[in-house]
Amino acid sequence: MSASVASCYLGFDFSTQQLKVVAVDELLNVIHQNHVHFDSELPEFRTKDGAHIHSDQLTVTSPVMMWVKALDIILEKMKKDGFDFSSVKALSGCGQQHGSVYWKKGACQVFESLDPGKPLHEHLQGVFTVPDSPIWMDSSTTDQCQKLELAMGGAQKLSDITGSRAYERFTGNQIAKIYKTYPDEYKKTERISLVSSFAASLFLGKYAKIDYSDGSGMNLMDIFRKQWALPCLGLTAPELKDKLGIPVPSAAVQGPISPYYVSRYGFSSNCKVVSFTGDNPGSLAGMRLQEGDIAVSLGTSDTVFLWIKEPKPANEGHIFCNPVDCQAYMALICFKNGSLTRQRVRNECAGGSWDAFSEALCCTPMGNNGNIGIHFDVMEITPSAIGVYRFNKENEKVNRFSDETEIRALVEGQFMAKRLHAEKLGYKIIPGTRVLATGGASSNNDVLQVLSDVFCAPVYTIDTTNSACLGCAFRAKHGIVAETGVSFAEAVRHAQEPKLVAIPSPGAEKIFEPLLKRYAELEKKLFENSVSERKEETGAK
Ligand SMILES: Nc1ncnc2c1ncn2[C@@H]1O[C@H](COP(=O)(O)OP(=O)(O)O)[C@@H](O)[C@H]1O
Ligand SMILES: O=C(CO)[C@@H](O)[C@H](O)COP(=O)(O)O
Repeated sequence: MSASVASCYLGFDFSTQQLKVVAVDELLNVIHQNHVHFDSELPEFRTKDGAHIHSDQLTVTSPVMMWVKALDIILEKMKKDGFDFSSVKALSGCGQQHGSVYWKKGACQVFESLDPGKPLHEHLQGVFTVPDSPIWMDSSTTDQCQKLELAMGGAQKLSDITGSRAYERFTGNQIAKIYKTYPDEYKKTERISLVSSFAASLFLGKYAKIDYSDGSGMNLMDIFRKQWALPCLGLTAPELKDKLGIPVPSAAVQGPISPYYVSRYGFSSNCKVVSFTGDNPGSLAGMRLQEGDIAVSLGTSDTVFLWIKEPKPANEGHIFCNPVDCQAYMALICFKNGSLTRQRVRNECAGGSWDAFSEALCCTPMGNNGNIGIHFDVMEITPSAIGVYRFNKENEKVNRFSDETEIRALVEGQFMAKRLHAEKLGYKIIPGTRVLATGGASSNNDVLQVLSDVFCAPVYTIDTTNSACLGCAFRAKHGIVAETGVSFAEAVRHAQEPKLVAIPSPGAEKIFEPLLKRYAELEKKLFENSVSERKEETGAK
């Protein structure tokens, strides 16, 4: 239920497994939360964890109508809970990054005649040229990536402009594949949105513009000039500039809410829609990340991100425009084998119970007696390798561990990878370092204790695991004053400070220093083997 307030702000998150919403009052206290879980509440779309994995095991999509229907459902749930839509001054939101939505020519006109008596999904049948949107879990565009890097003069050259070398899930490479596979549908497309700008469009009743921060995850934008990199557009697909629209600041007000929501739900016609952004940029805002902090998000994907002032794009990781400060940037590393791998091991080794999973972490020693696990159930992003590998303290490969050892090996391995790759990006853990944890698995304090031990640093969380939603509610509040020069930090100064939840156990540093070195060597070998196996498969030299 929600308390009645004079004014409030909404933040939505169209993430991989669910749609979530948070409302905050003027003092940034959370007054309402809700969610729609795709697999269980929209079973007609037959998704598993919010997505469809295709038979090639590389193509991964989500039905775009599932997201539209989820919006109908969440707003109905809020109405049922007595949420007062008339008090919403502004709303914003975010979406899983990199996913793309393809609108048919004329789709925009449908928005002009929405009947408030009908749910949105009834109006939007048939307005998408590609009903199954490629999402971030897709890794089927290696060809497109290789072509883009080659034509741009190499991976580093592409990274110097767009902030990242070519990545399979990045939207430009996905668009290039859509153009090649479905040329007719591409031709019939008048607008291509990211999941974030698609969601904003639903509220605006017109095409929303892509914001700088989420636009950085496309391999198409010059992150320094904050405009499309025309050579990249040209190499991707024809007439792309028109289909993408102009990118805008993440704090920009994109317009008032569509009259449809005013009539159907009682929103004020003055309610502003602030640019939607990516879910990781949304989390950066929600945790009010400061320079020197490191954020670890444990959602469907695991990500690590940092606030940076002087970006140095490299061959690993990504540089995105910062969502709350146009002068700054954020660095991000993404790991595909996050919560879904933890869930798989929980089901196999802990009878499907998080409590039993936690129990295993508590009854095994830090450092796991030298046993190390590397769990890449699906082709990992960082590094690009696949398979499950177990090593004893002599670095010998073993086939299996006991259930408890397996659980600790998984969690320690995942966190050692995060520390290792963050340090490769130049991050240093120094006295005063705060690790800010968020995402579904950050509700598990035993998991966070391992995080603290591996990083040898204190771990903090905020009250909600939905930092992306919260951050977007904060961004909504900031958005309406941003043009007058008010900084994000100033606009959210009343927000609660993160709370300390774990400190490193005595002796953690001594145990993890040598283990981290071993993990780095083992992972490097796996990566090298994976590269040579792929070369053999493709017959490349
Ligand atoms: N107690 C727990 N311990 C560990 N992981 C958990 C726990 N509760 C939920 N999770 C994980 O959280 C994940 C969902 O996280 P969330 O951040 O909501 O994902 P997304 O935003 O990508 O949809 C689930 O897949 C689940 O594995
Ligand atoms: O690909 C990335 C970031 O580059 C992912 O982090 C997606 O943005 C999905 O986010 P979650 O649903 O796992 O939060």
